[in-house]
Amino acid sequence: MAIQKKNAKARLDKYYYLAKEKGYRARAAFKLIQLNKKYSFLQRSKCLIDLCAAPGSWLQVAAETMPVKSLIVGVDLAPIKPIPKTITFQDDITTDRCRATIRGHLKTWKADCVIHDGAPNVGTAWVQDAFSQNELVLSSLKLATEFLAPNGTFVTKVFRSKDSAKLEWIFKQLFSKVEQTKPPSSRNVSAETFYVCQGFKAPKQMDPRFLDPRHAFAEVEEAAVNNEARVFNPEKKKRKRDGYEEGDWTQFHEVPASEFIQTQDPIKMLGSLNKLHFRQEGNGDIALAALDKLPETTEEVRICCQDLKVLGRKEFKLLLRWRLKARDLFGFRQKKDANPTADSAATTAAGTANDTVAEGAAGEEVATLAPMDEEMKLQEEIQHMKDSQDKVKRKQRRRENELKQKEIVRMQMGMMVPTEIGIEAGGPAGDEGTFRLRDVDKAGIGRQIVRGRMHTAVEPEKKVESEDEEEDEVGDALEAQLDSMYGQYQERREDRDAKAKAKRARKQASGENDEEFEGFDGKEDGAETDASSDADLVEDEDDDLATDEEDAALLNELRPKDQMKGGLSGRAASFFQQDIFKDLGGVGDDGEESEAERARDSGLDVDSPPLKATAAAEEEEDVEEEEAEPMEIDEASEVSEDDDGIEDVQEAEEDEDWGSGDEKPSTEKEGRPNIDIITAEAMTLAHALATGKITKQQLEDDNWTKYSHRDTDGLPEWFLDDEGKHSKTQRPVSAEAAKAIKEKLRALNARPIKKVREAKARKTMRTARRLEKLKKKSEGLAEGDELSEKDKASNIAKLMATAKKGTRKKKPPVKVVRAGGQNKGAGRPKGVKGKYKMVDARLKKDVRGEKRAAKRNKGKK
Ligand SMILES: C[S@@+](CC[C@H](N)C(=O)[O-])C[C@H]1O[C@@H](n2cnc3c(N)ncnc32)[C@H](O)[C@@H]1O
Repeated sequence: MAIQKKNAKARLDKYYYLAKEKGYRARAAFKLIQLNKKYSFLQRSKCLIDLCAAPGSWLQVAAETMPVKSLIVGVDLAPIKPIPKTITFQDDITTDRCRATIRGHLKTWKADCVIHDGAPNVGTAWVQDAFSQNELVLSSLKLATEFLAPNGTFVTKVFRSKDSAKLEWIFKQLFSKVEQTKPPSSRNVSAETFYVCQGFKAPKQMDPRFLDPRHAFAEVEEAAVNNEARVFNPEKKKRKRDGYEEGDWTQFHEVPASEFIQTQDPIKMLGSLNKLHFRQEGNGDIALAALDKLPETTEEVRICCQDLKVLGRKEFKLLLRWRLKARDLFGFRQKKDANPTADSAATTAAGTANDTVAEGAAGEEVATLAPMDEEMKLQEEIQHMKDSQDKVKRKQRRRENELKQKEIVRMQMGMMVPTEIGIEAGGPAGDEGTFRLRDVDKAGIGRQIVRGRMHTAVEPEKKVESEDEEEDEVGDALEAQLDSMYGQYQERREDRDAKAKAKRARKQASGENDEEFEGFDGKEDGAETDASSDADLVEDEDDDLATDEEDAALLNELRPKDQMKGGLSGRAASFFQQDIFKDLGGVGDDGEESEAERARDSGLDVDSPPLKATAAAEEEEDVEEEEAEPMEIDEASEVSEDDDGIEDVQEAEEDEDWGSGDEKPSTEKEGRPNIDIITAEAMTLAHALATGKITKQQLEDDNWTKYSHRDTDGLPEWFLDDEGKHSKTQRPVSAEAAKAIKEKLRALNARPIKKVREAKARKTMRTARRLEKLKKKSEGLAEGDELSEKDKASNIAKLMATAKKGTRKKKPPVKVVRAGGQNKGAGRPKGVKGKYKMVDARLKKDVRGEKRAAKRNKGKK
C-alpha cells in the first residue's frame, strides 16, 4: 500500500513503535488484536482465511491466538514472507483462480473465520478508491459465503461512504449479528471502519445479483422533493443526511424577485430557493425595477425575501399574497371561478389554512378564501378576548408601577411620612396586601408587635380523627428517622471535616444563647452576650466554654486584671494589635472612648475566650492527650482545680505538650489569648467599626434584614442547615481584610502538624538514648586499665563519630531481575541474594532506555 511521503512521519504513532517492538509486520496487527479482544472470534476458530494479508501482521496475530494445529490461509496481490503455522500464496482475490487455490488448501474443511483487510492502492480519486474498496469487500464476502461454515464469522474493513449502508444491509441478510466498530488503533483521520458479522446463515441458494457490485451499489431513484410540505409546513424540518444532490454542488440559491412573480410554480420556488433578490444585473430587468418600486413591496416583504429558509407559514403566505397582487398590477389574467377540483397541490398542502393560493387548471391562478368554520371563529374570538384582557392588565400594572415610582420620589423628597408606606404594601390601593394593618389591629396583636414580642398563633386544640392521627404518627416516625439519619450524616461529616466540627461546636455554644426574640430592652449586657456568640469569630473550644452570663461573670473575675487594658478585654486588646489597625491612633488609650471600645460595644466578638474549662471537658482533653502521647503525660500542663469544680488551665498548655515554648504565638506570650477572626467578612466589619466607618447603631440596623428572624419552628434540622448556607446577607469584603486573613491562615498552615512534631519528638528521644549508651560505654572505657590513655581517647572519639553518623544501616539495593528464560518459574531466581524485583523484558528495556537517555542529556548539558 502506498503511503504518502509527506505524511509518513505523522503516521509513526505508538502502534507503529509497538508493532516494531513486538515484531509484527504492520501496525494493522493491533486492529485485529483489538477486534478480537472485543468479539473473541480467533480463539474459537480452527480454520481461518485472511484475504489481502500482506505483509502478514494479521496472519501473525491469528497464528499466535488461534488454537495449535489450526489451518490458516493467507492471500494477497503482494508476496508474503513465510510465517510459521500459516499457508500463504499470491493472487488477486477477485479471481476464480484464487478461489480454486483456497479450495485446494482447505480441501474438505470449512472456515470458521474469514478476515479481510483489503485496500486498493489509495492516493488517486477518493470516490474511485472507496468504490473499489467496496467492490473488494463484496469479492471477499463472495469468498466468505463459499468457504464459511454455518455460524462462522466474517470480519471486514469498509471505507465509510454512501455505499457502506448498502453493504451493511447485505451483511445483515447473510449474518445473524452484524456490528460496526472502529478499534482504537485505527486512525481517527481514516475513513475505515470494521464490520464484524457473526453467525453466518449459510443460505443454500443465493441470487448472484446479491454480490454483484453493479446491482448491490445501484442507485435507487430519490423520491421527488416535496416543496409544498416545505412551504406549508416549514416547522417540520427534515434532516438532509444524503449530502449534495447530484450536480448541485452549491447550497445557496437565489433568483430575482421578478421571476417569482412570473413563475407558474411559486411553491416550488419558495421551497427550493434561499433568497429572492431585487438586485439589477447585466442589462437591467424592467420587471424587477417596477416590482422594486411597487408600494406593495413593503419592507416586510423585502425582509422575507432575504432568507426564505427561515420563513414560517405566515411569511410564506404573505409572499404568495404579494405575488398575486403584483401579478394583478402587472396585468396577468385572473380567473375568479377556478375549478375547485383542479386546485393545485398548494391547496391540499395548506390543509387547514383559511386562505390559500391555488392555481387554475389552465395555469392561471386565483386566491381562494375558504369560509371560516364555526369552531375556528369561536377560537379566534376567544383569543381576541384574551388579548384585550391581557392588554388591560398590562396597562393597569404599568399605572401601578408609575404610582409606586412617584411615591418613592415623594418619599425621597420628604413629602411623605414613613407611616404612609404601609399602604403601599398591598399595591397603591392597599387592599391586596398579605399583611394588612387593619387585620392586625382587629386581631389585637398590634401592640405586641410594637413591643417587639412576636406573636405566635396558638390554635385551640382540635379534635382530630383517628385516621389523621395515624397518618401523623407515621409522618412523625418518618420525620424522626430522617432527623436521626441526618444527625448521623452530620457526625460522619464532622469526623472527616474539622471545619464542620468547629461549626457544630459553635452552633452548640450559641444554641444556648438562642432565645426567642423579645424586642429591644435596652440592656447593654444583652448586646454583649449576643456579641460573644457571634458565630464566625470564635473557635470551637472557646465557644464550648462561654455560655451564660453567670459563667461569663465568673470567668471575668478569674481573668488576670492586666488583660483588661484601657478598658478593653484582653482579647480585644490583642485583636487591635493586628497590622490592619496599626495606623490608627488612640486604640486602647486610657481615658478616652477609643475606636476599639466602640468595636467592643458594637457586638463584634472581640471578647477573650474564657480560660476555663469544665472539669469534664478538661478530662476529655486529657484522655485524648494520653492516647496520642503516652510518654508526655508528665509534661502536660498544670491544671488547678477550684472548689467549685472549675479548672484554671494554664495558658500555653497545648504548646508545652510539644516541648518547646519558643513557638508560642506572640499574643500568648504576653498573656493574651488569640483573636479568632477567621473570615474576611468579620475582619472588614471589625475594621469598619474600629475606624468609625460604621457605628454600632448602624450595624444593628443593617442586621435587620429579611433573614434576621425567620420562623423556624418545626422545621427539620437538615432543612435549616441547608437554608442557613444561603439565607444570609452578603457583606462586602475589603481587600485589606482579605489580605490580613490570608496572611493569618498562611501562618496557621506554616505551623508543623501533629505528626511532624511527633516524629521530631521520636527523633529527639532516639538521640537521647544513643547519647546515654555512648555515655555508658565511654565511662566503661575510661575506667578500664587495659588501654593507654591515648587509646582510650581515640576509642571514645571513634564512638562519638559513629554516634554522630547515626546507627541506621544503609538498605541494600533491590536487584532487578528479568522475568523469562532461566527465571521463568516461581521462587527466587538463581544466584540472587537479598531483595529482588521481577520485571518483564519490556520494563527492563524501558528502564535501561531511560537511563541511557538521562545520561545522554547529562552529557549534553
Ligand atoms: C492494509 S493491507 C493489509 C494488511 C494486512 N491485513 C496485515 O495485517 O498485514 C491491504 C492489502 O490489500 C491488498 N490488496 C488490495 N487489492 C487486492 C486484491 N484484489 N487481491 C488481493 N490483495 C489485494 C494489498 O496488496 C495490500 O497488501
